[in-house]
Amino acid sequence: MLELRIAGRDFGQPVLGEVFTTIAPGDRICLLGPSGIGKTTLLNVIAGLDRSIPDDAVIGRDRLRVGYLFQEHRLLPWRTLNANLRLVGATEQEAENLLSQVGLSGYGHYLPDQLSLGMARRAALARCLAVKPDLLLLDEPFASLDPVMAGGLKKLIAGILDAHPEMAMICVTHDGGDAEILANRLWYLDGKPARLQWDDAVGEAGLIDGLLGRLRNLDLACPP
Ligand SMILES: Nc1ncnc2c1ncn2[C@@H]1O[C@H](COP(=O)(O)OP(=O)(O)OP(=O)(O)O)[C@@H](O)[C@H]1O
Repeated sequence: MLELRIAGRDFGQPVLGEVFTTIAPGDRICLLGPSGIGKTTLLNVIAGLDRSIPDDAVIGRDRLRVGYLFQEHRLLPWRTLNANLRLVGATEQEAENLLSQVGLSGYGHYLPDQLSLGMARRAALARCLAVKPDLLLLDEPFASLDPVMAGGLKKLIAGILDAHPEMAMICVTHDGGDAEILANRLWYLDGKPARLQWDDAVGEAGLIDGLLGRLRNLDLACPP
């Protein structure tokens, strides 16, 4: 579905090193790594937002629809939620259905700034889904949410993935425990410049514990 042949990315100093891997339909990847290592940079490259990276570094993207949930909601603040969704191609009915799917039934006429952080993030998720993505990119979707909100959003995303088995996902997180709920594959980005130190499948019970144990040993932000 997607082949990454990224030679690197620097911002005056090297940030990303070589990243060579593939992503298949149904891959659910949690991307972990220390703060500031280059996780968002990698997502931006994969999404095609980094124009300094040649197009042939991400082979297959031109055939894919990509939904990107940024750390900020990036909804147009002067448009209602319905209008934000219609802007990316949803019909009136689809916009209503999507809002209902993310628990925002009846909020279509609200402006983004009238929503709480958690609601705005769910509205942004609805906009991602409106493009019927083959690949969903989530950049720290649970950051700054209280545990109840974060748990609800995790359940919601897990349900969306279940309903779309062909959809691939890459979710940046600092919480290795998220992988237990959402992922079948773990990427661990580290080094200067940063490379994928691990690119492991998370298929069997027990393997995830082993990986999380290794992460804990590396003193990362993982649950105790
Ligand atoms: N547009 C830019 N200009 C200059 N430096 C940048 C730019 N974007 C990112 N960087 C630098 O690249 C490095 C990686 O940033 P990035 O946001 O990708 O890290 P991250 O792993 O996502 O961090 P966090 O976990 O804290 O969100 C950082 O040192 C950052 O300062």
